Amino acid sequence: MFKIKDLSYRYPKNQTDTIKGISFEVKQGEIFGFLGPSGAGKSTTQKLLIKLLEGYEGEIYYLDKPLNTFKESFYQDVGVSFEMPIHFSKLTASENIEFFKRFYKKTIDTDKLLKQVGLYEDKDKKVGEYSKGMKIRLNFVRAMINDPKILFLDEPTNGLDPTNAKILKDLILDFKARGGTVFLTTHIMNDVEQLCDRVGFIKEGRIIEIDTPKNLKLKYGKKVITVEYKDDNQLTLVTFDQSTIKTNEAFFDLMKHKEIVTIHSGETTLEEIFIKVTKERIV
Ligand SMILES: Nc1ncnc2c1ncn2[C@@H]1O[C@H](COP(=O)(O)OP(=O)(O)OP(=O)(O)O)[C@@H](O)[C@H]1O
Repeated sequence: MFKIKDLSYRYPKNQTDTIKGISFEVKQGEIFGFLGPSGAGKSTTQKLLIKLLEGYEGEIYYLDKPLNTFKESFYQDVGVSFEMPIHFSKLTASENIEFFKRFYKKTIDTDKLLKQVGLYEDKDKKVGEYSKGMKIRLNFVRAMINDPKILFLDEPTNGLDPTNAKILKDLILDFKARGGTVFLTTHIMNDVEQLCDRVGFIKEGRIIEIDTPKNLKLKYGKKVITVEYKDDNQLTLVTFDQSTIKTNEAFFDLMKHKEIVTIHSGETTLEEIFIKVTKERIV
């Protein structure tokens, strides 16, 4: 859906490039997670892909045509939900939705979506009276009003309680099941585990890793056994590599001589992989 080749971008007032020659693809029908430390260039990349920033070097193709050949019609295909919800606070949710609907040729039945995100009963309330979580959910509805082909989501569940976060994640998965493509940035690795087909890691403007979460776990992960034990009334946590546990004297020593509180087996989490990948420079 998007092909990005050697993309570089420098903000006009800066001395150095923020995006330094990145190449990747967002495939049709996938949820692509774009991850990286704060300031790595995720939002900048997102803004380049939705034509909010111009004057880049390299190539961006949308549906196999250069992105800069698309005019306003491009936005008919795109849904955007950035982290900071932008609404007219003196208008009701319904009025906000009606206002934004005017920009699009095709729109969806927003009442159904408002019901799904639990805002239908409050649709005639002024958005200024909405809680943070309600505004975030309304932001998602707004991103969907034109029945987009691609959704750009920036931290979509940040600030939502677990129930509402799950509702939103299920709606994102429904969107994908209907053939939609999603470009998602988030710091919540649980969301990545539950949603993303592939993830790309960006650090200091360079892509340092792209793969499926499963392959990343195979590459960076190892099965571990974590033991929690009591020593002089203090709780201590140690982790052992599961593959060598049979011959690990330190493990047996612990079992024989310490008061064991818990033993858990598990695999490396995406959170640990994030820390590892973004700490080391791979290329
Ligand atoms: N308008 C701007 N003018 C100049 N520099 C900018 C501008 N916007 C962002 N930057 C710089 O570009 C770099 C990348 O910022 P960007 O917002 O893309 O990071 P990010 O990965 O999205 O971070 P976060 O996870 O904190 O949202 C940062 O060093 C930032 O200071």
